[in-house]
Amino acid sequence: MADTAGKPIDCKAAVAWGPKQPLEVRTVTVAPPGPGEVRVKIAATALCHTDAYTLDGLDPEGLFPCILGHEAAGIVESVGEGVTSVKAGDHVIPCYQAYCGECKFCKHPDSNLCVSVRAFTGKGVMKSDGKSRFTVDGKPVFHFMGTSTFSEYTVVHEQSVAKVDVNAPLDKVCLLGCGVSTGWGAVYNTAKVKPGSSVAVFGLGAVGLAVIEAAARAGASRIIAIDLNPSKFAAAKEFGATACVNPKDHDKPIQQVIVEMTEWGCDYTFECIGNTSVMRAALECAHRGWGTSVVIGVAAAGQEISTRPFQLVTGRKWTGTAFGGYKSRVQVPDLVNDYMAGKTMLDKYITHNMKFDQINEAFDLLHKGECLRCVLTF
Ligand SMILES: NC(=O)C1=CN([C@@H]2O[C@H](COP(=O)(O)OP(=O)(O)OC[C@H]3O[C@@H](n4cnc5c(N)ncnc54)[C@H](O)[C@@H]3O)[C@@H](O)[C@H]2O)C=CC1
Ligand SMILES: N[C@@H](CCC(=O)N[C@@H](CSC=O)C(=O)NCC(=O)O)C(=O)O
Repeated sequence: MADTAGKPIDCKAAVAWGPKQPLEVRTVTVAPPGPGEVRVKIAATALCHTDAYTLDGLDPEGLFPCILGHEAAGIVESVGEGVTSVKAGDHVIPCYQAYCGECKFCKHPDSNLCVSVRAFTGKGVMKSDGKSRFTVDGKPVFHFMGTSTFSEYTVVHEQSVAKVDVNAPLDKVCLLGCGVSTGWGAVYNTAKVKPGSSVAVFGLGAVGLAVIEAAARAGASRIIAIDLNPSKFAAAKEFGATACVNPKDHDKPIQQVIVEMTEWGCDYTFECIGNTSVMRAALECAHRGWGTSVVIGVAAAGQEISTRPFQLVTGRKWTGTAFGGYKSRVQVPDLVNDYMAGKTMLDKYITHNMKFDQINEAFDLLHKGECLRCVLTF
């Protein structure tokens, strides 16, 4: 039992005071975990585009002031009343996609959309009392996605924390909390890519590259990587792309380019950007008759997708994925074990390692497109 158990902890955190404002690294007070909650000492946290999207004020659930961050790994400092699945000292990955094992969605074999705490994580508070565990100068600061990993300590629901191998390097497996897992799961769980099939991947950030890695591992015979930034193509080929296309090099819609390259389109297409026009393009270059298009990208609040109904009438399927369809607390440990067994390329997604105090510089790198994943340590 940590000697801090049951007591508030003053620690370093990056506070998002408002949309488009730089994060302020400062002292935050983290209250002890309540019933059904776990306080985690964060060892490493990475930045995902979704953090940037929320900081830009594009997330309808983005509440300020808050502590962002949802891709991390750490060690349990203490647990609240009734917690049985983890204990102090356990190595864990916070999971923004919770898993209770009891709700209708957890019990359904084809869904990971647990609802046990979702109504509360969307409001930046904890389920047991509807309050935040973070305060700055006595004033509450909202949680984010039920994880808030841009802090030396955070408090999460028990449903939102996966226990992982104590020997796993936390500054590497932190990536499994979001983007890379999502790309892999979109291929394996959502699309169920078959050997010999054709795939198109729009957007070559960490998520898109993870789709490519998984599609190659699933035996896809053609993997077309699409991005506006040609500097992304070398990595795409390293991860398994068989062709790279820059829409800027063509004077026709990108979906027409892909259909002409593949005769009728690709068996599977993936949008890994968050751009509703690209989502349409990805659907419309899915193969006539049977193509499946998977939306992974997160679009800004209020944005909608559209296409001609004829695209669906002629057999294309349009779907999406949250966290790659992984049932988090059950399957994240397996992803860690796969990494430990050398089965995945996780290290290659880490392009920068920086100190936590450099978090605003890390966001600049993400915005410049010079970074796949930047891992921050304290
Ligand atoms: N559904 C889910 O569970 C998850 C969704 N996401 C979302 O996935 C998306 C990708 O995340 P990251 O890889 O971290 O983003 P990123 O910003 O690192 O990568 C996006 C890539 O798309 C490219 N791009 C931008 N506009 C384009 C266009 N019009 N055509 C072609 N390429 C274009 C950029 O050059 C960049 O390489 C984001 O929207 C993020 O919020 C991320 C994690 C989980
Ligand atoms: N709060 C946003 C939701 C944006 C979104 O789609 N989030 C993804 C994860 S993105 C991680 O980097 C997701 O899995 N959503 C499922 C969920 O339950 O939020 C909005 O309201 O649009």
